[in-house]
Amino acid sequence: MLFSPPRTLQTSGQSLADTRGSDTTQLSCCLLELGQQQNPSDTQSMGNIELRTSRQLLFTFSAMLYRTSSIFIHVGSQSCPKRMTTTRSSSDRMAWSTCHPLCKCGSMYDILAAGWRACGTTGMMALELTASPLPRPSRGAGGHRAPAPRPPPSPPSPPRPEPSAPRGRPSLTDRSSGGAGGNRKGGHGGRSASGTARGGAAAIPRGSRACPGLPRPRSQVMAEGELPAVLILDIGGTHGVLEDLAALLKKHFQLITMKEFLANKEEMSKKIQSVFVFECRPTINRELLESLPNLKVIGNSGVGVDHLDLKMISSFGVKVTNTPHAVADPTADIGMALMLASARRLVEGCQIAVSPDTRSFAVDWLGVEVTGATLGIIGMGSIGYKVAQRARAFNMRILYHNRNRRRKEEEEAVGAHYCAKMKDLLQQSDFVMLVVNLTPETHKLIGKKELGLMKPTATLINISRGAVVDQDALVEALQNKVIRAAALDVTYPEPLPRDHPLLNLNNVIITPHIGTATVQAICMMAEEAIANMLAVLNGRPIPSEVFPK
Ligand SMILES: O=CC(=O)O
Repeated sequence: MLFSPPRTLQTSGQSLADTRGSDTTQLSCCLLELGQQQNPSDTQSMGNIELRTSRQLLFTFSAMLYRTSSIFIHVGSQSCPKRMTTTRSSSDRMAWSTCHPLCKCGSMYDILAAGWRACGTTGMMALELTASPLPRPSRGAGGHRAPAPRPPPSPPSPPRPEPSAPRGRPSLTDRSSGGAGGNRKGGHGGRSASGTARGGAAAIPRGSRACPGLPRPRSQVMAEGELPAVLILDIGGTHGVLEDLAALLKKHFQLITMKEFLANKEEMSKKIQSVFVFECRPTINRELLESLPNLKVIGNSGVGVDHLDLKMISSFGVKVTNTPHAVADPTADIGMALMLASARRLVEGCQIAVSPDTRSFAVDWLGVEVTGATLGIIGMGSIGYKVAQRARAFNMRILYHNRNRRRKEEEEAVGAHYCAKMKDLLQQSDFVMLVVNLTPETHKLIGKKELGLMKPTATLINISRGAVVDQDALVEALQNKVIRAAALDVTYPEPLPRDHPLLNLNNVIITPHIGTATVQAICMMAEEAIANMLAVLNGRPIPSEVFPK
């Protein structure tokens, strides 16, 4: 049963590496469309995506889409490229998804790449994605539809903690490696920022929509053939959207900068249907919302939405989306980097090594070891979990505290032990890492009392939001050696006033909120935000919607 006409993504003469990003976006769009076509009124839906070369059929992707925004994908009988996700599926079928909670291996790119490699395909070949609906599904466990004849595993009913992650500070300096697309090796997937992969033929012709076959958002505010309008603060400059990202947005949207909007409010206000929030800008306030009568969606680049008043936005009938998938790996990486740097006093060590005053290296200048130590993770969402995966490779004993306990298999996969009481985690951990969202409940979660529970040899690492820690209490604890050290990617405010006491302590490392400040991450965040905004505008299932509490 094929769609008529089948959606085809054709990339001639490109290696897979050249098609990254475009494939990812297209694949997800195809899946979403299939979901809609197959089962428009239900919460779950599914479809097949075939990956072909001009010579052979490589893969069939079976996908189930859930309103929870999980996309579960089967890839024939291939195993997960990173062997990180085993699901409840039978042994000859592995499944993994692009997102929390089952996603342990990252992105669709991993899946495509795995398929590519598994078929022994190398070099330049034509690649084709064809979308078709699955055979009529039967009801799976829990009411989820399962594709016949062999259904993918039913999704668990997992806790869905959404950890916060630092805002990514964009830096697209490495243009030599493919500009915004960069060269992300393996892992989380290096999605090219644009469908026009550098040097290669575009998977999507310039100026056309990312998803062939996807209807454009229907709206009275758009003339025939017009792209939907998105408001951004600016392009370039100190706070504007990076130019590479703007180019990516332009493939799908007509960009309107704040300046253009203010200069021609009457016309622009009617056109704007979406706002792309990059680095917390533009500020979304009541005044702006009142002046945008056709606004449908605010696509936040990044996972943390504490800068958005969700209730107020929702009262205008506007949806908010975020980008949890793009941020998870780089943020977990920065958590590990801070833990290692603090334990081994890396920053101090560098200073000693390069100081003009250094004559010899002191033998009693010592750090502590991460390997074999106990790590307490507070907030075990997708970022926290990825920290645990990494910590496992350091032979760490892993404790975690979370609103909801993870499934047993998930705990076992990383060797994590649940602490129902945060107190127990604080008392036992050598390193305590904060990976929670900033909410009224987590505001100043770690204060004097909590710091007092920690070991005097322990280190606090914060990769969530500054306000999760009572900073005055932290200063006091560090000055009085209540704890050994702190490593902070986030503070309150950012940056700290230059005379802030935290800046003068030698047992603190502070980085400038760089959890997602990688070439790859900001592109992936933009891609994710675009997919979200298009989904809203097209009236399709939204991959990552954030709801007001
Ligand atoms: O801070 C980063 C994010 O919220 O993604």
